Amino acid sequence: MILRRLDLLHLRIFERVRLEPCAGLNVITGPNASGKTSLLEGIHLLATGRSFRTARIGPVIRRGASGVMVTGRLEGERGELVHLGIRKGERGTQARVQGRRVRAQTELARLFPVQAIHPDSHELLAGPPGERRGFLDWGLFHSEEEYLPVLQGYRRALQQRNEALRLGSPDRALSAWEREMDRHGRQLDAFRRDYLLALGETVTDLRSRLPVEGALEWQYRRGWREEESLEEVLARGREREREMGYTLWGPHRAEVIFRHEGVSLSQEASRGQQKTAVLLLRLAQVALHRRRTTRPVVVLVDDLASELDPARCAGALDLLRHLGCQVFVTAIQGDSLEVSGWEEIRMFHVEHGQLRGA
Ligand SMILES: Nc1ncnc2c1ncn2[C@@H]1O[C@H](COP(=O)(O)OP(=O)(O)OP(=O)(O)O)[C@@H](O)[C@H]1O
Repeated sequence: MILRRLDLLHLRIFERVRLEPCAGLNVITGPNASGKTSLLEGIHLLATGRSFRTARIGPVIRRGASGVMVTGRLEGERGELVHLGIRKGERGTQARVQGRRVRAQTELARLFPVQAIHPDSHELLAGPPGERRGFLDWGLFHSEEEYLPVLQGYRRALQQRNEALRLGSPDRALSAWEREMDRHGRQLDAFRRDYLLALGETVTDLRSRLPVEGALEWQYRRGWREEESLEEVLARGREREREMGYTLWGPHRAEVIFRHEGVSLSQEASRGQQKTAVLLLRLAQVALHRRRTTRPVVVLVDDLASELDPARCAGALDLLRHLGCQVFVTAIQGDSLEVSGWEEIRMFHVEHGQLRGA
């Protein structure tokens, strides 16, 4: 799907703004604090129901307004148009596709796969393990129909077991949930292993296009001991977990340890090394998504030139062009970007929350 029109209402500095992007490269320029990132934030909100800058919606809502609204028009491969929208405010979230109420985080996201690369992207490596699980979830949610129901089934059983632990329920009450967790947990583990294997091959392919030196490796930990079934681990842990009131082992505790040239990327690497590795991983996800589904991803890159040196910037844009992505990049000045080769380019300039085609 290509984003053909975006309308923002009461989003940060913007009172009301309309963007009509092209299917190729869209460059958003403007001085500091003019609203460039906020435009990307609007696209992300429409695609995922969330901002990539903050977990709370409060700061995203324009001061003095009671809510933020983003609507968009997507165009599919055969020219079909899909209207979608999201409103978030004091009365919660309402999302719509073709006028019908939907669940924002699943149905909007399913239609509109978006990847964002921004100044906090290094959190994928430096942040808590949930960031890495979210990374796997993104790739699997968008490429495997069966992944979400399995993940939801696992989460439901985990929640029920945690509740039973807190209530001090007897073994027989716990064991029913443990069997469920084991069944879904094995499937999640298999999906994640398979995804990481495919991602590894994609990273290898991309290295010829992106100038990234040194080997990027990772080690996957599934969240419970390799040599035991989850059911066994859970049964053995009951006594201790009743005291703690929650479940200590399972795929909700999975972790991926990334290393560059043997150096831990979460603990020892420089910010620059982290950013380069994240770029490679995110672009590999986009390329793998393209390979698995043949559908392109919309890619948002905030402040590309400050994230990367010119050779990597050019390599990243070239790769995105090659993958057929619709791309939105922000920059203080457009001439800092190497944009040759794109069939379609549209420039926008934003100043004090006012947008114009440049
Ligand atoms: N809730 C809000 N209500 C009104 N204005 C807001 C709100 N939140 C942020 N702003 C304003 O929006 C602007 C932030 O814009 P944004 O971060 O999108 O700028 P930018 O062009 O990406 O800047 P930079 O180049 O410095 O990263 C700032 O002027 C800020 O004061």
